[in-house]
Amino acid sequence: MKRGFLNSSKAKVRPLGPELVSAPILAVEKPAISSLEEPFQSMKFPIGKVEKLDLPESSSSLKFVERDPRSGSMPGAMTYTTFPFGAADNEPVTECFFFSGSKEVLMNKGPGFPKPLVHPATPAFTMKAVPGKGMGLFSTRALKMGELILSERPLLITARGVPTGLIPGYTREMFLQHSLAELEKCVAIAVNRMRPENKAAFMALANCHTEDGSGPVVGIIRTNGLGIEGLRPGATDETRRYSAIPKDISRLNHSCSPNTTPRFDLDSFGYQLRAVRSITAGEELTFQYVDVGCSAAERNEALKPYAFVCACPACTDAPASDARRAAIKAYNPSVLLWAIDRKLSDDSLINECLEQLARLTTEGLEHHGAYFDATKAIMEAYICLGDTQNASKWTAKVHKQVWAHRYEKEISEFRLSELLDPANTAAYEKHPFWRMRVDPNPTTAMYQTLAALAGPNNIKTLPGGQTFMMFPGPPL
Ligand SMILES: C[S@@+](CC[C@H](N)C(=O)[O-])C[C@H]1O[C@@H](n2cnc3c(N)ncnc32)[C@H](O)[C@@H]1O
Repeated sequence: MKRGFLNSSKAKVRPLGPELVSAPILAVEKPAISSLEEPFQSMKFPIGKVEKLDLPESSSSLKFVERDPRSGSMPGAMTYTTFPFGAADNEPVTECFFFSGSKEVLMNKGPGFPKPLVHPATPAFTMKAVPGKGMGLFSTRALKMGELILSERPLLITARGVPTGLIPGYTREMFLQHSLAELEKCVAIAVNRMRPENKAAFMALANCHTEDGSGPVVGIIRTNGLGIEGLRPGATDETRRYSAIPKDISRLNHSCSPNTTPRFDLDSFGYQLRAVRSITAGEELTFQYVDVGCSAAERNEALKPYAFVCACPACTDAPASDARRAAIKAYNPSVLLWAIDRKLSDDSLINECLEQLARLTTEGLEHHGAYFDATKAIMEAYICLGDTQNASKWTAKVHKQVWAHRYEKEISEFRLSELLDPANTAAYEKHPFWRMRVDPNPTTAMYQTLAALAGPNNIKTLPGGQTFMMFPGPPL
């Protein structure tokens, strides 16, 4: 037993029952099957419909053993567990079906984990039917960019596949069907472990896979699941990502110009849904099911598994929208290159980024990483120019984008909170880009900046993902 949570008062509220651990046989010998083109270990199901086949009775390779919930994962076995461990009856819980190792990620977080969910001060959404889309969520009041709409623990977090032994004579299609059936058996157990109200909410979710080989539970997962990473340290294959099924966020319909974005907050073990631009009262809330930075044709191809054709304005006026999205994709601001290239005007980068932001706003893509990049580049350009008034204004815009992937890292690494005050020159002087554009010797300034960023080992990965390796350069 690792940490204090099992000794806490919370842990004593409910008696700890046995927990199930499934032990699929992993070390099964693989007979050669010529029609199985992809390595079966990937357990990746095609994203579209799976042909429904009547399979001969096959013996399942799954073995179930009961284990004490206070124990960690059984090596090589998959674990059913309910999180938070020993939760009180009124605390939101998530049923988990994990590969080994994930339970330990949660056990090792220590006391105080998970933090309570933070909710908006007043309710911000309601659910109602949307013609042609089933149910959907709508705002009940005006919302500002970055505002929290709802927080929730997922009903379920599950592996997307279970290791299944190959069955001699099976074709690829039969094997897929068999794998889906094995997964259905496994996840149905997790669903049956849910509290009655959670199980009812889960089973009431949309399922666009009723006609194919997915079982009822797998169909719901494939319709509503959100990819979630970070619970399997070290895994690089398909098993690194689980599917999470939240109750309310699952009711959001797709838009190629979404006005919200969900983000999983590990500290509270919950999803937070935020507005990515201003939203008026009564507007439908939407998010992107697939990457919407590409063309309408590519988006609708990727959306096929969800069994609808998107009729949002970007899809109905595809040529103009496609051109803008291609321009957005093609532009990647480089503050460093602009800062040292004195042939460029002082405002060229800022103007380019303003154009990029205009394209993103026209397309309704404020949730996109490119929006964060362009906002941050303008903030950094003003820091390069030594203009704290404008830099602080743009820092505030970066600060609003709490949903952004790199938000926390950027805020802490470059101490952006201190830059909200234009008079805090001490903080500005510590920023690696401070006055780089107005320095009399920009090349030296750039090397100094890179050296500072590179640190003692001369290698540094910037928040944007670029890696710098310092070679001996001009004397510093
Ligand atoms: C995750 S559910 C969304 C909530 C769902 N509308 C409900 O009733 O619970 C996904 C399903 O909603 C429908 N849907 C989502 N976005 C849509 C859209 N933009 N147009 C039409 N149908 C949509 C499709 O049937 C899709 O398979």
